[in-house]
Amino acid sequence: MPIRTAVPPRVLTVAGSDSGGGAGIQADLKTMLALGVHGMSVLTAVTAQNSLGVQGTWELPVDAVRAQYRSVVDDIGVQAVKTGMLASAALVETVAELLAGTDAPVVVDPVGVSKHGDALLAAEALDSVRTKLLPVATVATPNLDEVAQLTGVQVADEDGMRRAAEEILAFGPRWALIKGGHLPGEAVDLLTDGSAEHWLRAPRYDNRHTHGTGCTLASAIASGLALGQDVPTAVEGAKAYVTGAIRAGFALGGGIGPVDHGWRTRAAD
Ligand SMILES: Nc1ncnc2c1ncn2[C@@H]1O[C@H](COP(=O)(O)OP(=O)(O)O)[C@@H](O)[C@H]1O
Ligand SMILES: Cc1ncc(COP(=O)(O)OP(=O)(O)O)c(N)n1
Repeated sequence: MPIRTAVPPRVLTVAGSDSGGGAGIQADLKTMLALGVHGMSVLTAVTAQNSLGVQGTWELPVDAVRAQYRSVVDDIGVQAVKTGMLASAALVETVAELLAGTDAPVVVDPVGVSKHGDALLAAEALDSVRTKLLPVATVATPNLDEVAQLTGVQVADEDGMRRAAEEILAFGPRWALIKGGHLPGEAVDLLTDGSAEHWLRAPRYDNRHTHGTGCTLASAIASGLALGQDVPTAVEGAKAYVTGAIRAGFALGGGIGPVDHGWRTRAAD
């Protein structure tokens, strides 16, 4: 076999570790592998986490985050970046400052709280997310709880998602993807840049094992962007990928199991 010379696009996740492997850095890197890009990581925090919740959180020092970022970007280079759990105002501001200097598209998942209700971002960091991080985002991907935290808008229907998108766009990202995963009925998301509106619809799978949906979707969008897709195309591909992963999510431990990042390569049962 000849030695390979072409290299895959490189995608960087700046996020926290989920020891259970369903969300965070672990979900991001699995998604990137599944979608054909080279995944790299800047770790912001370590969580002791499993299917039952988060048992502990430890933030990394800002210097450690800065050093990881410089190591990756200055030598290897990135075609897209995704951010996830940033834990504190100091980390949010450090990451925003680093990303202000990149030409690569940036997908910001403004992670606030885990599915079990564990805080993954300090309350006093919300303002830094609004004023420092969202302005450097190409795409921001809040779920409805994050919309409420960031804007005060309580979304109950598709009109509410429109209002939420306007409020999120006012903070400065080029695109807002409002995830309607927490509403009943079809799994509907709204992508908009303030002029074009793209509604993404998928069947809702009545599967309890949905740990990691948001991380997976945001990483899949970043992977599509790194592969050269435009934002609507990358989001459409990411929605198809996360929908399949949710459908195939499996039981692990005694609580909420992970989505299946390998669903496209695993033989059907
Ligand atoms: N049960 C489900 N079936 C199908 N799609 C879902 C389901 N739950 C969430 N989704 C989709 O998963 C993606 C992530 O959304 P969501 O779960 O709201 O994010 P988060 O993990 O940040 O809370 C969205 O595209 C949403 O529509
Ligand atoms: C370390 C870490 N980062 C992010 C999350 C939240 O992930 P998400 O994809 O939103 O999944 P759920 O927590 O909602 O299942 C996390 N739990 N841990």
